Amino acid sequence: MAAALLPVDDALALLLSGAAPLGSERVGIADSGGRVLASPVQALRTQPPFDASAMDGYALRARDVAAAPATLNVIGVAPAGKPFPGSVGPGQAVRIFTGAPVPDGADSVLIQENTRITSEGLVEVLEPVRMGANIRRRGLDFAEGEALLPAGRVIDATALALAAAANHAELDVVRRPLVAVLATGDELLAPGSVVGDGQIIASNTFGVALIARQAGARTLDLGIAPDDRDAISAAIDRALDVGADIIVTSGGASVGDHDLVRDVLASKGGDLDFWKIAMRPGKPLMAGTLAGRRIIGLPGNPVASLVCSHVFLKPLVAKLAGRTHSADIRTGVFGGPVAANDQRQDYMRARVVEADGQIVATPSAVQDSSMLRTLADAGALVIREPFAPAARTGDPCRLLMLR
Ligand SMILES: Nc1nc2c(c(=O)[nH]1)N[C@H]1C(S)=C(S)[C@@H](COP(=O)(O)OP(=O)(O)OC[C@H]3O[C@@H](n4cnc5c(N)ncnc54)[C@H](O)[C@@H]3O)O[C@H]1N2
Ligand code: MOO
Repeated sequence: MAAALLPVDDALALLLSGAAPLGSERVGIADSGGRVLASPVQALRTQPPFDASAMDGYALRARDVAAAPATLNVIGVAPAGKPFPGSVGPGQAVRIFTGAPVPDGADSVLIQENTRITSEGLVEVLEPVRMGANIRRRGLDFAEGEALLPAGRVIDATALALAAAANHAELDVVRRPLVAVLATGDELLAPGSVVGDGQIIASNTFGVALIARQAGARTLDLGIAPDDRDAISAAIDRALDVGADIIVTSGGASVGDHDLVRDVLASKGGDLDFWKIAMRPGKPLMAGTLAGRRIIGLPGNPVASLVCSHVFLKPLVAKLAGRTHSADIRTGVFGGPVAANDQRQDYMRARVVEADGQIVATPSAVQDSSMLRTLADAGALVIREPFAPAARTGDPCRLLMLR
C-alpha cells in the first residue's frame, strides 16, 4: 500500500513553523506606502504646533463683541505661515486666515461671514462669538513623543500622511521577501514564441509571481530551465546569489524520469520538510530549505501550481513580510451534487453566485488540473475534506474565496 500522504494542514504548519518577519530597512516616506512598519512611529513634533485659526475671519476678544453689533479696529493681518507679531488689545481685531497662528491677546476667531467692512481699518461684528470659537488648540491632533502607529501596521494612505505630518522623512519597514521563480520543463517556451511540436507556453510562474507580489514579496523571474540537472542547479545558484528568501520552482516535482527538482535540491545539500501531500491538485508539492533559504517546489500542472501558491506560498510570503494573512474562507452551499472524496483534500474550482443571502458554489464538472480557464472562471475553491461523503445540492460547503 502507498504511504499515507501528509495532510494539508500539517504541511502548512511545517512550512510556516519558524517563519518570522524579515529584518527591517529604512525607506523614504514617499516610497513607504503599502509597506509594513517594522518599528512604531512616534510624533517628532506637536500638531498643530500653535493655537491655530480654523476659519477665515477675525481674531478678537470675545468679550469685546458680547453686545454685537460692535466695531473693532483691524490692526493687522495673519495669513498661514506668517504669524502676526503684535498683540490684540481691547477693541481690536486681526484679519486672520485658516491655519494661521492666533495672535497673542485674541481668544476667539469670528468667521468673516458674520462681519461687514465699514471703512478702511474697521470691521463691524454682527454677532457675538463664543469664547475660544474656531481655534484649534496646540497639540489637538498629536503631541511630540506620542505613539502614533504601531509596528506591524500596513502603511495605508492615512498612516503615510500621519507619519509625514509627524515629520518623518524615512520609515523603518519590514524587508520584503525576494521570491525567485523558476519554470522547469523541456517543453516550455516563453509567451509570444513560435510553438513547435510537443511544446507549450510556460504560464505558471507569471501567476505564481503575482500571487507572491500581492502577498508582499518582490519577485525575480529566473526564466525557464530545461529538464537538465545542471541547468536547474545553475538557476538555483543564481537565486541564491541574488539573495532570494524563497526559491519557487514549477514542474519536475513528480516521480517521472524527467522530474529532477528534488534530486537537484538533494545534490546541493537541501533539506526537504515534505514532499507529496494529501491535496488535489498539488499532490507532489515539496518544501524545504537550501543554504538557509526556503524552497517551494510546485507541481507543474497549471492549476496545481496556482492553487498551491494560494494555499502555501501566500501565507509564507505574508509571514516573512510581517503581514497578517488569513485566507478568505466562507461557508456556502453546493449548487449541484458532488461525489464522495478520496484521501486527498480537494480544492474544487467552483462558480459562485449569491442567492437568498447564501453563496451558492457549483463545482466545474471536470476538475483536471491542466485546465486554467476553469480556475479563471472560479470565484472560489470548494474545500473538500479527505473522505468527505457525497454531497447534494444545498448541502453546506467550505469555500476558499478567490475573488
Ligand atoms: N506516476 C505518477 N505521475 C504523476 C503523479 C503521480 O503521483 N504519479 N502526479 C501527477 C500530479 S498530481 C501532478 S500535479 C503532476 C505534476 O508533475 P510535475 O510537477 O513533475 O510537473 P511536470 O511533469 O513538469 O508538468 C506537468 C504538466 O504541467 C505542464 N507545465 C509544467 N510547467 C508548466 C509551466 N510553467 N506553465 C504551464 N504548464 C506547465 C507540463 O507541460 C505538464 O503538462 O504529475 C502527475 N504525474
Ligand atoms: O496535483 Mo496534480 O495536479 O494534483 O493533479
